[in-house]
Order: sequence, then C-alpha cells, then structure tokens
Amino acid sequence: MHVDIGNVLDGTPSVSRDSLERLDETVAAAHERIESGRADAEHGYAALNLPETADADGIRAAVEPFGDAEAIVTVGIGGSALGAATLTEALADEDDPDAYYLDNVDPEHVSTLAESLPLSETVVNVVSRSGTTAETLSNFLVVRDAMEAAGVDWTDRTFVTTGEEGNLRNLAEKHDLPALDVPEGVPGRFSVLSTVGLAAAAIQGHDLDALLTGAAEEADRLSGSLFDSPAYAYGATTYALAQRGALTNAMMPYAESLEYFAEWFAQLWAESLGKDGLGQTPARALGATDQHSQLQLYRAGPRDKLVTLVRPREREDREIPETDLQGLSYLGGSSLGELLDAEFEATEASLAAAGVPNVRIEIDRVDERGLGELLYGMEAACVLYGELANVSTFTQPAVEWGKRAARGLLGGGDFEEADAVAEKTTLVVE
Ligand SMILES: O=P(O)(O)OC[C@H]1O[C@H](O)[C@H](O)[C@@H](O)[C@@H]1O
Repeated sequence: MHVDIGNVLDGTPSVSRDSLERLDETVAAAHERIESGRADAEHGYAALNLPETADADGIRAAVEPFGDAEAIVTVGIGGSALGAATLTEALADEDDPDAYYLDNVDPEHVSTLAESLPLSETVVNVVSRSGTTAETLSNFLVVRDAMEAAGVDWTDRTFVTTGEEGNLRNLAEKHDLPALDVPEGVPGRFSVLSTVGLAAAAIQGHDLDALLTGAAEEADRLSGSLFDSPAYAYGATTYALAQRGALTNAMMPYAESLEYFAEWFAQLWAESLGKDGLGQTPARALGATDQHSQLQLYRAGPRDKLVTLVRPREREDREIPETDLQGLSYLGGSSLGELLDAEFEATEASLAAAGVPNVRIEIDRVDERGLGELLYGMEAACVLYGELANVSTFTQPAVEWGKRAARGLLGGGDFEEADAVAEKTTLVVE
C-alpha cells in the first residue's frame, strides 16, 4: 500500500511537516502499545495478528462441501457481513457463485431474495460473533423456513460462523451443522481476515494465502515512525487533521469493485473512533461518479473535511472507440482507465488547489494481495488513531444501547433503554 500525504501539508485544515515530526514521538509510543497488545493477543489488538493466526486451510476444508454452490448467502450484519462483502465484491469474476448479503431486515428485500434464490443450490453462511444478534437470527429463520417450504434440507446447505457460546453455537450443535469459530479477541469490524470474512471468499475460490500475505506485508511495514509505515502515516495524518477540524473523512475509491470497501471502512472508522465526543465521520463516495455529485461540497463546502482517494495502479482497461463526433475526437484512442486516472488526478489537484486536505492511497491491483494490504493497512491506521486519541477503539457501547432498546421493545427482556422510546418528544407537522 502506498500512501501519499503531501496534500495535507497546506490547506484548511492542514498539518505541517514539523507538526507531523512532533507527532511522530507519540506514534512511537503508540506503536509500542500496539505491539505489546499484539504480543499478548489482547482483545482487539489480536486482530492485527490475523495474517499469522488465520487458518486458511481450515477455512478451505470447512467450505469444501459447498464448492458446487450456485449462490452463497451470508446472513450477518455490521462486521459480520461487510468484510466478506468487501472481498467478494472486489474479487468476484463471472464464473464465481453469486454472493448475496442479508444484512438488513427489510421484509420486502428479504422476501425478494428468498424467492429468487436457487435454494437447493444455495449455501447459507450464518455469521454472528455473539450468536445473539436479532437481525441475523431473524433473517436466518426466514431463510430456513423458505428452504423447508421448498423441500430443501437446510441442514445440508447451512454452516455457521460464530463464537464459542450463544444461540447460534447451540443451533449448530443441535443440528450438527459445520461451524467455523470466530477467533477470540477479534471484534467484528476487524474480522475481515478471519473466518468471518474469508469463508465466502473461499467458496468463490479466491486465494486466501495471497490475501494473508498482502496483510502480512503491511504488518511488516508497521514501525515506530509514521514516515516508515504507510498505515501509520494514514492513521496519524487523519488523527492530526481531525484535531484541527477535519471531522469528516470522505472515502473515495476510484474503482467500482471497491465500492463496498468504503462501506467496510465506514463501520471501522465510525464504530472504533466515535467516542467521548471525538471521532471523524466517514462519508462514502465513489470516483468518478461522485465527482458529479458530492465533490462540489467537498471542495467548496465547510472546511471540516479530508478526502481519501484510493485507486489501483493497474487495472484491466478498455479502449474508447475512435470517433469523428465534433468535440469528442480527443477521447478516441485513449481508454476508460486513462480517463478514470485523469479524473482521479484532476480531483486530487482540484481539492489541493482549493486547500482541501486529501490523501492518496494506491495498491498495485485490486487482487487478493492488494486487498490484504489495503484492509490490514486501514485496520492498523484505525488502531493507531484510537491510541493517539486515547479512545476505547474496540468497544461500541452506543450501538449496544440501541440493541438493548430494540430487544426490550420486542419483548426479549426487561431493558430500561426501551423505556426511552415511550419518552420520545413529539412535534408533528402534517
Ligand atoms: O457478529 P455479531 O455479534 O452478530 O455482531 C454484528 C454487529 O453487531 C453490532 O451492531 C456491533 O456494533 C457490530 O460491531 C457488530 O459487527
């Protein structure tokens, strides 16, 4: 992963080279804390060990019985869906089984999917670290019911990925379902390089070893200086910019295949860093499409943003046909890839010219190795940012509050958070 932070040195807000050098002493201390967390496999820090600890052979063996599937449905939410979705969306080619994600309980969407799937050729991967998440378990019950109604033995078509205990673990034991373990100490949003993210990619036949190699290479680049580590350069720069008022981070990959990556990044950044009145709001964008929609605001709106531009250095290309249409002949003979690169560089320059800080992140290609580098790099950047901001990176108490309130409303227990719903202030205008 290549990170260019040159366009944060000037602008509003900005971070000077001197400030970064001063911050580097804190980065060194934070790096030591991260390394000791990794050495002791502490909760959260253990995720940064996944390039060494993930068991690619075990994952391949567990999904081997499903190698002939026409479709994979991952039933999960948040970190139990976004990592897998990022990988399968980025790596899919046309011969792969189709990958679907049930990460919402919108009844219309769930029904449409359940009715359109070739259920007897579908493998269902139910993923929940806690094994208790209401949305995931409800969606699973609906899919199971659809399979039963279609005369499909759901126990032959289902495997689970979960923690040591919980409803899902009990279900797997009761029905003797194949089960993959969510590793200890790895929060959902940091689990893409574990069983949680890798199983769907394995069913699609992607190269798990190359993914983990890319991640291991990025791990090897972590060091006590932000100037030697691309991941830390990103984490330290985004932290310093947030301190200076860049409270929004627009993640803008220039590749359709990385659209889900921006979704995954949004959870990582928001849930990990949004605490104690601090944090940086992730905005999801896609280049070049959002140049024609959001860029106006990024360039000319409030000076509270940074833009992260991501692209592969190489990609499959397609020529733009020659044309004699008036005014368009300059396009003919060049390619869509050249156009996209020109758009990337023009946007970067346009932001810089307006004094909007932006960071360039490049990987060599959108392949397993490049994704391993990018995903691991963003995770390490996030952990470093959390250390610098002194927040509890690996918890999400605000999310848990809402989960308890919803559960209380549905009669799933006596949760005082549910009382707040009845206390809502109303001011209706009709
Ligand atoms: O894997 P699960 O236990 O089902 O959790 C799924 C998701 O639930 C919550 O919303 C958490 O905030 C997320 O971090 C987590 O990824």
